Amino acid sequence: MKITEKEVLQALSKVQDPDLKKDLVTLGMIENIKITAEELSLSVVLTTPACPLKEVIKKDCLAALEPIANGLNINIDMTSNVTSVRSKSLIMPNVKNIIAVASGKGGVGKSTVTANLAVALAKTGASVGIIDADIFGPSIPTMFDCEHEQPNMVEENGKNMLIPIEKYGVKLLSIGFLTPKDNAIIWRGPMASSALKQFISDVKWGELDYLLIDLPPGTSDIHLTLVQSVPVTGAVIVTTPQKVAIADAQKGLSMFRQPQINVPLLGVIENMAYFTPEELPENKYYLFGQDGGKKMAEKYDIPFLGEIPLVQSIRESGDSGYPAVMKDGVTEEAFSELAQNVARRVAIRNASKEKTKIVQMN
Ligand SMILES: Nc1ncnc2c1ncn2[C@@H]1O[C@H](COP(=O)(O)OP(=O)(O)OP(=O)(O)O)[C@@H](O)[C@H]1O
Repeated sequence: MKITEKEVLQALSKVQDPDLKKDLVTLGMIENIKITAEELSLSVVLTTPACPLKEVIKKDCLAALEPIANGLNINIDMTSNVTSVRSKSLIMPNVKNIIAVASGKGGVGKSTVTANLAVALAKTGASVGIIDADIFGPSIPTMFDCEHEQPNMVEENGKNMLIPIEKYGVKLLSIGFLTPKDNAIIWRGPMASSALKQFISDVKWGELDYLLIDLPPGTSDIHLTLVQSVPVTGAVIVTTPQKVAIADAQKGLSMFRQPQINVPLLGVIENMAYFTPEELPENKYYLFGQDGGKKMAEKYDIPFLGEIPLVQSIRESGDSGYPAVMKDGVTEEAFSELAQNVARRVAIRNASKEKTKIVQMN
């Protein structure tokens, strides 16, 4: 006897998304059910193309459908539609998730992590952008080998709009594009804040699943401008395991937790977790101490998103403008896993359905 769509949905209502802890039917993840004489086909729409549980969910669906399929071929198409809980807004209306990348101390590798995380997410098929708001050292143009480029402008509804530079599948705007090369500008708070506001409101970002904001180290006006200008989906904190870096990272973390700011913390990333020579990846040397970031995440009860080793080629790739994640090897694996964890945390955060908010300050 031919099976019905209702029976298919009934069977799939027993399959849970392990992260979101609800069944796929309740989550609205099942689409395009087609039943022919030979085949049962359907799509599972995941919350991110970077979903680390893709294979597990597919296997669970097959196991649930096989007993009712009456020998039909089962064809499951795993697709994705990145979730968002932004309210409809005139500011960056098609940007689904805004992720602040912050650190306490300078030089811990926040920009390196931002660049590689963005490329890793783009490699999964997500649409990704970066705003480099690090006024003290805007290094994104160097890391993407576009120091000499200038964003174009178009007029739209009588307003000049910037077009981001696109490199390695990532849309970019940097405060570095606004400063004359080899000519240091001392950014004053209000100047930097107004540049960031321009990047938020006067740019044709188009559709983006994830927009990463590379913030200056520490806490500053820029952080306040960001949370007051756009609803931030969540923040990630980059730190090295070293005691002094952790102490500063905790201050950064506390800022996002302040009741009047209240930006959800997606998690902690431990960069330079250990040194490893690329030819001997099993040798690990804990130059800056061990597990500092992991312990901090435990202490503050926030997710630990992953550790990135200190590898010579990460530094070289940053300097040559070709992010390390684009080459196979230990660093590619580490950054890809990190991207999956960040995307997963965004999906879990969005499933809580609490809307992102612009922060109002008195
Ligand atoms: N995992 C790593 N392995 C090797 N080198 C790294 C790693 N992470 C960062 N670096 C190098 O460390 C230096 C500082 O990194 P980066 O500029 O990303 O830090 P930052 O925290 O963004 O600094 P800033 O304080 O200027 O914002 C760079 O030369 C970079 O190439």
